[in-house]
Amino acid sequence: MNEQPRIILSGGGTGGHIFPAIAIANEFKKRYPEAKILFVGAKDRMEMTKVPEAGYEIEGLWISGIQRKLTISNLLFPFKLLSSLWRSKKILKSFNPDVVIGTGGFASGPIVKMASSAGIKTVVQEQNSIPGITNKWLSKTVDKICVAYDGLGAYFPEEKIIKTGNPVRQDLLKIDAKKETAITKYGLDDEKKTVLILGGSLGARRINELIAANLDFFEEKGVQLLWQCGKLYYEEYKVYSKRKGIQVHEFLDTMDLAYAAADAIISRSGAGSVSELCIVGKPVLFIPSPNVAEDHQTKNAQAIADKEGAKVLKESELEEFFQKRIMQLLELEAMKIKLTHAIKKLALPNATSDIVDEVEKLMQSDK
Ligand SMILES: CC(=O)N[C@H]1[C@@H](OP(=O)(O)OP(=O)(O)OC[C@H]2O[C@@H](n3ccc(=O)[nH]c3=O)[C@H](O)[C@@H]2O)O[C@H](CO)[C@@H](O)[C@@H]1O
Repeated sequence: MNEQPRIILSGGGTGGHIFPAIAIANEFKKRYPEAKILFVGAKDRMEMTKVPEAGYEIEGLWISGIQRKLTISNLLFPFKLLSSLWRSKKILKSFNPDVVIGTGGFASGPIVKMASSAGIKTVVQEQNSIPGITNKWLSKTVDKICVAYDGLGAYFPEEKIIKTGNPVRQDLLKIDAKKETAITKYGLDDEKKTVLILGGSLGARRINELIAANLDFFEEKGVQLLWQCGKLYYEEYKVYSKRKGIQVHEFLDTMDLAYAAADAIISRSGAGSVSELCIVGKPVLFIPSPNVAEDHQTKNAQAIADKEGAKVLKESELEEFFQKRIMQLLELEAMKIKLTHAIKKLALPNATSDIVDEVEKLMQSDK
C-alpha cells in the first residue's frame, strides 16, 4: 500500500466520538509514520481542543445537532448544514484523501456525506448498540460500517457491517503495572481505598449530586475519591477538593492512571466508557444516563450486568441502594473477583487494529 496514505477522520461533539477517532489515527501513524492525517470537527466543541492536544490538525465546521424543541440553533440548522457541506467539499478538494472515516456525532455528517458522493472511500464506526442519527443517515452511502454490538443489521445494510468493537486508546490496554505511578501522580493515600467517579466526557449532574450528598459517608468508611465532575459543573463542585481525601477534577487527561488508581469505579455507561472498563477489569457500578436516545446507556450497562460483569443502578434506585452497592464492590472479595473476571471476558482489545485492517483493505480495493 501507498506509504503515505491521506486520511480524514471526523467525529465529535463529545469524547465518545472523539477518542475513537484519535485511537484510529494513532494506529495509522504507527503503521504509516508518513501518513497525512486531518481531523474535521464542529467549531467550539470538545474536539477543537482534544485533537490538537493529541498532536493532529483539525478543521472546524459550522454545524450542530438538532434538538427536540424549537430553538434558534434549530432554525439555523439548514443554513449550517449547507455551509458545512460546501466547506467539506472544499476540504476534500484541497486535502484529496484516500479515505474518510466518521466516528459519529453531527460533526462527521457533512464531510463523510460529501466524500461518498465524490466517490471517495468511506467508513463509519458506530460505538453504540443503537446508532445515532448521523451514522444512520450516512449508512446508505458509506462503504463499510464497523460496529461494537450484534444486532445492528436492524439499522444498517447488513452487507456493510463488520463487528470490530470500539477503538480504545493504547495506553489503557495495560494498566496493571501503573498503580504506584497513579498513586503518586494523584497524590493519593496508599493505605486507603480509592473510588473513581466518572460522568462521561462531559460530566453527569445526577452523579455529582449523589457524590456530594455522600461525602460524609465516604469519609466515615475511610474511602478516598477521585471525582471527575465535568467542565460544566467544575465551578460548583471544586470547593469539595478542600476536604481531605476528595479530589474534584474537571476532566482527567491521564485516564490510564485514574483507572489504575481505582479500587472501584462509578461510571456513566457511554459506549466508550463501557469498552474501556471491560479492558480495565475492575469492580464497576454503572449509573446509566436516562437522557440519551432510546435509553442506549441502560442497554450498554445491562449487557455487561447480564454477564455478571458489573452492577447497575438506575437513577431512581440511587437513594435506596447506592451506599450498599458501592460498599459491596469495595469489601466483598468474592464479588470483586467474580465481577472483574467476567467483565474482562467481554473486552475487545484488538478493535482499533481490526478497524485499521478493514480501512486498509478498502483502500487497496477497486471499490
Ligand atoms: C450524554 C451522551 O450523549 N453520552 C454519549 C457520549 O458519551 P461520552 O462522550 O461520555 O463518551 P463515552 O462514555 O463513550 O466515552 C468517554 C470517553 O471520555 C474519556 N474521558 C472521560 C472522562 C475524563 O475525565 N477523561 C476522559 O478522557 C473516557 O476515557 C472515554 O474515552 O457518546 C457515547 C458514544 O457514542 C454514547 O454512548 C453516550 O451515550
